[in-house]
Amino acid sequence: MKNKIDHIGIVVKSIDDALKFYNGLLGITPAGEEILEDRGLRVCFIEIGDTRIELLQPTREDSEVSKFLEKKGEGLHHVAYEVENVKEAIEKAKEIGLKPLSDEPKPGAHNTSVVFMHPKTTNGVLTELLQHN
Ligand SMILES: CC[C@H](C(=O)O)C(=O)SCCNC(=O)CCNC(=O)[C@H](O)C(C)(C)COP(=O)(O)OP(=O)(O)OC[C@H]1O[C@@H](n2cnc3c(N)ncnc32)[C@H](O)[C@@H]1OP(=O)(O)O
Ligand SMILES: [Co+2]
Repeated sequence: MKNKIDHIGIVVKSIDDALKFYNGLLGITPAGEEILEDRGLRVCFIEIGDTRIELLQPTREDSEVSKFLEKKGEGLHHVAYEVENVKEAIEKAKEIGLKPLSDEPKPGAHNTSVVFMHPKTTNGVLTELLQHN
């Protein structure tokens, strides 16, 4: 398994507003945006050195981050680790008592296959494992 943080997910109300900090102050040009219709998300990646910040903005009320935004407000949402084989990682996770949120990987942003691990089984941190396709 690779040992690299691929990205850190941060939930924001507005990507445009958040870019005032990342672009306006830090001078970082966003690496690209994507709409994930199934998940109800607008996603923007900010490349910083060898890793990335993933800004997540809901596009509808029942998006995957709406409950989080309502309960906790904007902030750190998940940490994503790159793995070589996400299917193998799901099986290994089950073996060691973690709780993948799906039995099969699902499409992520920028041509990836991903699985999330329930935060209650990963030390309170929502954890994404991803494979670049
Ligand atoms: C893949 C596309 C893109 C990419 O990188 O390519 C993304 O990253 S999309 C990111 C958004 N998508 C997801 O987060 C999908 C996976 N998440 C889920 O399925 C849910 O959000 C889940 C299961 C983590 C929580 O959903 P649930 O409906 O159960 O919400 P609750 O509010 O009832 O939470 C239960 C319990 O978990 C705690 N919690 C929830 N979210 C987080 C979090 N982000 N970090 C840490 N802990 C979290 C919440 O506080 C509750 O704890 P409790 O003690 O019971 O209050
Ligand atoms: Co992510």
